[in-house]
Amino acid sequence: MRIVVLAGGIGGARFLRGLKAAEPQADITVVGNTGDDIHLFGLKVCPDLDTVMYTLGEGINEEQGWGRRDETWSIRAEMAEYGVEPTWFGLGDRDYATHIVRTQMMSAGYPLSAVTEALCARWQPGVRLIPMSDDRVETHVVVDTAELGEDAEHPGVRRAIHFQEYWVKHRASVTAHAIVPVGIEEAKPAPGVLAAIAEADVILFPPSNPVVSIGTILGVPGIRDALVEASAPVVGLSPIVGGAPVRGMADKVLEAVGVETSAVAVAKHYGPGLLDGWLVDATDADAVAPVEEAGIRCRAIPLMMTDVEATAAMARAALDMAAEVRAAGEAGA
Ligand SMILES: C[C@H](OP(=O)(O)O)C(=O)O
Repeated sequence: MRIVVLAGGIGGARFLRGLKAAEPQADITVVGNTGDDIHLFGLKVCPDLDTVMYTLGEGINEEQGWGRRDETWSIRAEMAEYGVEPTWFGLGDRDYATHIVRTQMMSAGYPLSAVTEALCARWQPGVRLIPMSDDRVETHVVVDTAELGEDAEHPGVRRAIHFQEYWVKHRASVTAHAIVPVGIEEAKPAPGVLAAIAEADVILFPPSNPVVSIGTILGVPGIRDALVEASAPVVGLSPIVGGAPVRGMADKVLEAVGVETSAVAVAKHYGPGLLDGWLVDATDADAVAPVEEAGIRCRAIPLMMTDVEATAAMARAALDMAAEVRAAGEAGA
């Protein structure tokens, strides 16, 4: 079975671990979000690609969900001694090696997709991990400068800050007025992305951030159309449970794009043109009827990724729903 998964960081990576446990023989292609990428100290950092790679390659810091296990922080301490900014983004020594190798290869002319493949040769994630695009896309967030503590005498002045500054430095505590994936209009899908979508048997949206992870991937010209045209069913799992994100602060960026923080609203945001099926948490059973009324097959099951077995059960439910969609399509054809 050929499965394509659109993934952000922690939620996507943990879901993939369950999917691999549920379908060990499957041929899985992961289209990774690169809108969270940031250039720091001259290095290109790809947080979501690395979280998928480290998680599936058994190198992740399990407690944090990001970064390397058994990490040390000598470089960060030395940089602080020099007074070098920014200090709010945590890069450990082991993690630095990944960014140095990536940056060195990119400086030598290799595209990000080739570099990612080379990094994965070490980590053996057991999936084909492709960035959504080889072109540089970096998500920015429009905020009020007064809320940043700048320019207090000029209320109403806004500027765009990098997504990581908004998310990691400010913990999404300043109002996001708009989410702007800079560079996306000119970005092309990375080699292999459109073919994987066209040839897939099943396409899954894990419980990743619908705005800044999956939403950014969908914004790369050509990817959304390929998904709509794909013969494979598209099934998603809600990242919102009981009106709140399972983890993180996705509610803040949903608000910025005018979408309510609910399993129903996120399903409608993706829409029936894109989604064939949607899984909501058992506590959101009352979401099933409105999602189905919107034209998307829906079921309520436990959606907490507490361990690999619970996550594998979610993956199996998504694959079962995809099979139902396919059977219904064949019966109707
Ligand atoms: C930004 C992040 O997205 P994810 O990596 O979970 O898709 C989150 O919502 O915590």
